[in-house]
Amino acid sequence: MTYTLILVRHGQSEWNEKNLFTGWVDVGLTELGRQEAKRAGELLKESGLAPNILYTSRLTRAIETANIALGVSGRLWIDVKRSWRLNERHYGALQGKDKAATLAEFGEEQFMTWRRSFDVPPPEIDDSSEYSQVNDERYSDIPKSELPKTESLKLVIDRLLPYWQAEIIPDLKAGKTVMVAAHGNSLRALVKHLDGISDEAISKLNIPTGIPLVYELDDSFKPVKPAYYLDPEAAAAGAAAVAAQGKK
Ligand SMILES: O=C(O)[C@@H](CO)OP(=O)(O)O
Repeated sequence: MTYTLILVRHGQSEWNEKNLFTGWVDVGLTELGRQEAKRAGELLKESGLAPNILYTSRLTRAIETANIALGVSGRLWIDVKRSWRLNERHYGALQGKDKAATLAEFGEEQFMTWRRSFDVPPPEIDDSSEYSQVNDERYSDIPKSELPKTESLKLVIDRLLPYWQAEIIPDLKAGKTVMVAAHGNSLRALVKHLDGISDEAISKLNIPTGIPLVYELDDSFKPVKPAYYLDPEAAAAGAAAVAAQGKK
């Protein structure tokens, strides 16, 4: 018995386009982002993959991407579960900051440590920041002391894996084809776990926007073969563009 899991990073967001650190700030999709989501839906339809349940973060860009893609593939009706545990990595005090300006101010080593190191979180965001989520109603179920104010990839894994095990695996076990619409870094966290990628090697992995990544998993929920993008060429170009962010 194999289980099918489809991961999709949201299409280009308004802040991807502006080259700003985003994290938990709830920005919408650009027109290009909506087109990417539509293309994701077409790819799903062409592949014959038929998700039975959708998981999303609580961020609009992931929700909108999934809705567009499922609409195009004729499966907007499937059940949905949302969780903050699938949210983007909280980018702390960097949220709202320009990536190129941050690179220029702090230098390449610090910039890449904040973006891609495994366990070094950026400085915490202040509660008074306009980009803080401390008063955001959608997170009122998270105890105030546990609401992230910054996160490393390691901390994302710590909050995501319990959800993977308690919610997503049971749906896979029940034979459902699961689609997860989430974010660059929350998906890097899940891919690291699934593919057993080392803390060092994960720094080089980037997830492109809007291209479904398909896993076939065995009984221990590990891949039976390498995961594949439904459009591998576009995925390679998209991942390279993410890696180069801030440097243009
Ligand atoms: O800003 C962010 O939240 C993320 C994803 O867009 O950026 P990065 O790829 O730099 O981790």
